[in-house]
Amino acid sequence: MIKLENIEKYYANKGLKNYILRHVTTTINAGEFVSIMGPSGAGKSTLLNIIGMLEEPTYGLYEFMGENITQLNERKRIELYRNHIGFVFQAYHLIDEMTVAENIEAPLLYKKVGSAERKSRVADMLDRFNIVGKKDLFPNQLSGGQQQLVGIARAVVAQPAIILADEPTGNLQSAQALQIMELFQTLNKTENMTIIQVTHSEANAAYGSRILNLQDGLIIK
Ligand SMILES: Nc1ncnc2c1ncn2[C@@H]1O[C@H](COP(=O)(O)OP(=O)(O)OP(=O)(O)O)[C@@H](O)[C@H]1O
Repeated sequence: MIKLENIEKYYANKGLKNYILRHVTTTINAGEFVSIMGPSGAGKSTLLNIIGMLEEPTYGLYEFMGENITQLNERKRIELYRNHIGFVFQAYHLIDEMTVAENIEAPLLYKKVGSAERKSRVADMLDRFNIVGKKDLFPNQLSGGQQQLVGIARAVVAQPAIILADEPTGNLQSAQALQIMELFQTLNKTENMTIIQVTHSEANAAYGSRILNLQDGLIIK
């Protein structure tokens, strides 16, 4: 599903190249649940953002579902992103002015899903994530764990092939973190959803099937 070959990322600073990622080569198959780990500044978020098409590598080949991403134009990349990728952020990134139901519905509007189908899918998500009672509340009326459930519901509602999560439990208490990890595991096991998460937590990584260890921009294991 994902093929990275010799991915490099650097920022030029006063004529010097400041490397963030070096020679990153790996393949991630459909149905895997991969955790990217490593010290702060190792390049984990940068790698996840490249996989999620939010950033471009400086060099290297990136193939996503058979498409050569590095050669696609912006419009095609956005289309691929909308159709296949669900992103979950540490700080939730919900839209404050929208209710829980409206936040979850938003990706379906971008995908031009019809009104009846939207309502039914949003109702299904609310039900599945046990947040029916919260549907008319705004994000600031929810706990962090509840906001992240909404964040995940929003990522999942468009039925993506892959979920990318950057420290999804970084702002949560351990009981809430456990709930989120169990949810990821269920999505992975029962719906064969591919998941890639960045985490500092060994306990979170244990929910996955493989660990990619990054150090100074290199995969070390
Ligand atoms: N726009 C930029 N310009 C210059 N350097 C950058 C830029 N964006 C990121 N970096 C640098 O890239 C390095 C890797 O950042 P990244 O966020 O990928 O690390 P990380 O492993 O996710 O770290 P953390 O665990 O602390 O979130 C950092 O040293 C950061 O300062």
